[in-house]
Formats: sequence, C-alpha cells, structure tokens
Amino acid sequence: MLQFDLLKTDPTSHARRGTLTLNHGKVQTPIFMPVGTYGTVKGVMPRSLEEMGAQIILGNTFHLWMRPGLDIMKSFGGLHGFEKWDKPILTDSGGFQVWSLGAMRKITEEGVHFQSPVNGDKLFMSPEVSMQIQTILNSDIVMQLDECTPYETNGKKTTEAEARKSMEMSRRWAKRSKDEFERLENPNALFGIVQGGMFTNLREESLQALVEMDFPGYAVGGVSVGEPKDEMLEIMAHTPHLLPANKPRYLMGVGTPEDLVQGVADGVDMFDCVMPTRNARNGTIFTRYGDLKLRNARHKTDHQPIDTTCTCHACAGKSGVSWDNGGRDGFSRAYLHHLDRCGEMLGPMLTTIHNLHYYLNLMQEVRDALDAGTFDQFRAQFKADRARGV
Ligand SMILES: C=CCOC(=O)Nc1nc2cc3[nH]c(NC)nc3cc2c(=O)[nH]1
Ligand SMILES: [Zn+2]
Repeated sequence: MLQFDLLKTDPTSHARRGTLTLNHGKVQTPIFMPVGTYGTVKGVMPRSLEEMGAQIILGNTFHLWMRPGLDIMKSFGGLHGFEKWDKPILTDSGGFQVWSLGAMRKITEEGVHFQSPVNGDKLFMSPEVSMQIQTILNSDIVMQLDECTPYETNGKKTTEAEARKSMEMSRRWAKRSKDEFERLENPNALFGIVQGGMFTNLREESLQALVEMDFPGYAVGGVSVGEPKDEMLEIMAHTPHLLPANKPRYLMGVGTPEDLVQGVADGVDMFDCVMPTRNARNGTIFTRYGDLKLRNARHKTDHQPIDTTCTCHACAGKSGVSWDNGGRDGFSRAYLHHLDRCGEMLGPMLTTIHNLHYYLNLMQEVRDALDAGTFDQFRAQFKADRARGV
C-alpha cells in the first residue's frame, strides 16, 4: 500500500512538501534515505537512526540474496525482522549491483546471468526473480528490475542509439516486474525507474511509457554514474517535475547537500546516497559552514565539535545542546582526529552519526521552510552558510 498526500507546492520552484504513507509507517517528504547495504547502515544502531530522525532506509536486494540468502530472510518474515528496523524500507532491484559486477555477468532479454561474487555459483536475475526476492524481503517500496544505462563504456560515451536500446529493455522489464509483482499479490508499492541516459527525448519517452503503466511512484535512474556534474544537474532539472504531481519522485544515488537542495527545487521528493556514510569513514565531514577534512592537522588540538550548530550525539553529546548554544557535552575535533589517527572504531561511528544527522536535519530544515513558505530564503541562506568555510 502507498498513499502520497501532496501538502504544499512552493510558488518559487518545483519543490513540494508531502507525506508518504506506507505499510510500516508515514514518511514526511522531501526525505533523505540512509543506505543500509548488507542489512545495516554501517556502524549505526537502529536506535541511533531513530534518534537522528531517519524515517526510511534502503536495503540491497542483491547483497541480501547472496548472503544470508532467502531461507534465512524468509524465517524472519523479511528484512524488518532480521535487522530490527520497524519503519519503512526501500529495496533496490539488485540491477545496479549486478551491473557493477562488470565482466562477471551476461545480459539477455530474459535477464542477467552472473557468478556469485560470494561463492562463484552461477546465478540468474530477471524481473520475476527480483520481484520474488523483494517480496520475501517484504520491503515497503520495491524497485523494478532495470538496466542502469552506463554513461560510458571503455571510455566511449554511450550513444543515443545505445541509450535507447537500454531504456527500451528497462521499459519491457518494468512491465514484467509489474505483472510478477501483481501475480505475487505483494501488498507493498512498486516503483518504475525512468532511464534514457543523458538524452532528454529518451527520458520523456521512458517517462511516458512508465506513467501509462500507472506505478504508485517513480524513480529517475541512470544518473550519478560517472557523468559530469552539469549533465546530472541537467537531467535532474529536466525529468523529475515531468512525472505525475500526485506521485512520489525518487532520484537515485544523489548527492551532495547542494544537490539535495537543488533537487528539491527541481521537484524531487526522495533521495538516497552513500556519500554521508562513505565520506564519514574517510574523514570528510559535512557541516553547515562547509566540508571539513578531519585528518587535517589543524584539528589536532581543537576543542570545538565538528559542527558548532549541530545537536547530534557526536557534536552535542548527551545533552543535545549545540556548542553555539552553550553545550559542552559533544566530542571535540581533537578527539575525533585522534580516533581517526588510531583507526579506532568509535571514530567512524561518531562521524557517521554526524554526517547522517547533517543530511537528515538538512531535509528537516527544507520541510520546515516549505511549510513556512520560506524555501526561497532558505536556499539563499543555505548557500551563503556553506560558502563560509569551517
Ligand atoms: C535503490 C535503488 C533502486 O535502484 C534500482 O533498483 N536500480 C537502479 N539503481 C541505481 C542506483 C544508483 N546509484 C547511483 N549512483 C551512486 N546511480 C544509480 C542509478 C541506478 C539505476 O539507474 N537503477
Ligand atoms: Zn553533529
């Protein structure tokens, strides 16, 4: 089941404020969705995810199918019972991971033949198999099996003809995914995925075909796959707002804080990206006043937290009072720099909490600005703050 209530549209952009009601609960949009690849958001306890306001997280069909496998997932009634997350979950189709296997896979109209990277078994993923796996995972939002059209192959940019061929197969797989999803009587929501590479005419053809199939929600795929930033921004500005206004719009794999705010202005409701979690592990910290490189020697003696305006556990500790508001419970840059130098596991745990809190809090501020009708002013302030530097 999925219900999308459009609460407000911004008069100065394509931005909109909505509520998504799914089987495991409600989600306020625009929303950022933390990525939990192997059934965990790396290094973060579900209770911490809840504390920081995470409303929905991602799971990867392919990885969970490879390990621990469907029998174990079935025995837990799906992913919620297994990873102890009782709010909504979105699972990808597995397509993107299978594509990433590169040489170890053979694509046919029927589906993809590949070797398990875990134990070398010969496996097959089709729209039908993907739906069967996601039904066992019992995720609230299921993604069709698609082909993520690459930006280039062996250094040669994908041509319009190649992008068309790929988009048309994804379109046929959208129909097969939908037919199987309905045959399985899956009670959750299936999203179609718009492809078409960097060609706006193909994007419109893909979108039109998917809208005719009448999905409860739509994703825009095939971006943030190595294309230049300006090409990603062009697709983000072109495609999402052409999707039905009464359905949620999900832009996959995007992006930086600036991309999220711009994406909201372009009409996107849902985002996922590994950036906050991956960058946390390599010491790149997002803050209100710009990005901070934790490994920089200047942080070695600094008593301030990574973000003096932040109320997350890393920056504001048990009290949750930010440094700027007089709080002194937070962990210092000196301490986090030390943990990183020592390779201590608490380091990435704390920086991940902060980066995820930063992304989730940014989207909360976006929702508040949309509710107040001040999104335009918010964007200007956001940009100025991020340019200030930490
Ligand atoms: C949760 C996602 C559900 O997605 C699918 O089942 N298929 C799919 N995944 C993608 C994932 C992407 N990540 C990035 N950049 C990091 N670009 C992506 C593009 C796609 C795509 O075109 N299709
Ligand atoms: Zn913080």
